[in-house]
Amino acid sequence: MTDLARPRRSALYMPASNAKAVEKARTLDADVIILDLEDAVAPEMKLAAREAAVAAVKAGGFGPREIVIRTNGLDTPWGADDLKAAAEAGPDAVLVPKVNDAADVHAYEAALHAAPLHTRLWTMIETAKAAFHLWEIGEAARTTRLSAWVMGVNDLAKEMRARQTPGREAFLPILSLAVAAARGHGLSILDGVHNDIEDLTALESVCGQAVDFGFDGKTLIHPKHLEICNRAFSPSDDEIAWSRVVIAAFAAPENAGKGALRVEGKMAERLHLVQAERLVAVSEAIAAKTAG
Ligand SMILES: CC(C)(COP(=O)(O)OP(=O)(O)OC[C@H]1O[C@@H](n2cnc3c(N)ncnc32)[C@H](O)[C@@H]1OP(=O)(O)O)[C@@H](O)C(=O)NCCC(=O)NCCSC(=O)C[C@H](O)C(=O)O
Ligand SMILES: [Mg+2]
Repeated sequence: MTDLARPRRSALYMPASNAKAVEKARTLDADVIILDLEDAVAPEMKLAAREAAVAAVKAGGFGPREIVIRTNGLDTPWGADDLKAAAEAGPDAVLVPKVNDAADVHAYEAALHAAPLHTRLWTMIETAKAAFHLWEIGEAARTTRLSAWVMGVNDLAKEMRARQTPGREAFLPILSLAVAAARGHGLSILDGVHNDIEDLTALESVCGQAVDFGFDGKTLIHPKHLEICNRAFSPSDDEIAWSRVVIAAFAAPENAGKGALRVEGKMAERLHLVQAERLVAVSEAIAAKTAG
């Protein structure tokens, strides 16, 4: 499975200091588990959370779920030691907060020098400055472990002094530009969290919006959000069926060498073939996960 076909429909945060939540995570239907050392952890719990995150990664037992440690920033009293500990633990990825520009990516890359090669660098996109450096932050992926972005809409709202309305109007430009910049550099990109634990109707709506925007998945703060989110980001039966029809049409001998076809009354070009192949690859990866 290529990294870009890997299902990352749901990424559940939890404070690494919450042993019960971390234990529960081993059985939850989340594609990604994010052990947080940053905003979900009070200053007096930072060291205990770091130790717990390292112990959890080393103990394993998360099955097919990707396991990610979110560290504190290098500009905090905990950041450097968090990154050192995370590098030694060797999770699937280390997620770093409040990256502003490419120089920040390179600083985090340097701090992860001792990490095993499989440990990727993921960065939060959640500062006003980052909004104006998206392309160069993405470009840093060419020479670093950077492979994914995670939107931090709470921090963006705080910095912009914007309201988090149901339609997320204040954030639409940055959400859209971040997806475009991520795709321009071959990065995965996950949407921000939905803060209202109980309003599942609103969750369904923002998940649909994120799918429309092209996000790979969404970060979450509560297990109650997993089912809706996984469903929203899974290709539907209709989409899978249509993709298979497009793939079959281009594979037919009579269509060899053709760039555009009429398929069931619609135009299909080779770019649609690429989309169809990716959608089928993702759906097969999800099916394999469900079966395993
Ligand atoms: C938000 C919470 C503090 C709510 O906690 P609580 O009210 O105690 O939850 P429940 O009683 O409903 O919990 C029911 C059971 O589910 C387990 N649980 C709850 N949340 C999680 C979780 N995130 N992962 C795993 N398991 C979880 C409870 O343990 C209960 O289990 P049981 O007793 O066996 O029934 C809490 O949900 C929470 O801490 N959520 C995560 C908060 C977090 O990590 N925040 C940081 C990331 S968000 C962010 O910073 C985004 C970004 O940076 C930005 O800027 O936007
Ligand atoms: Mg944040």
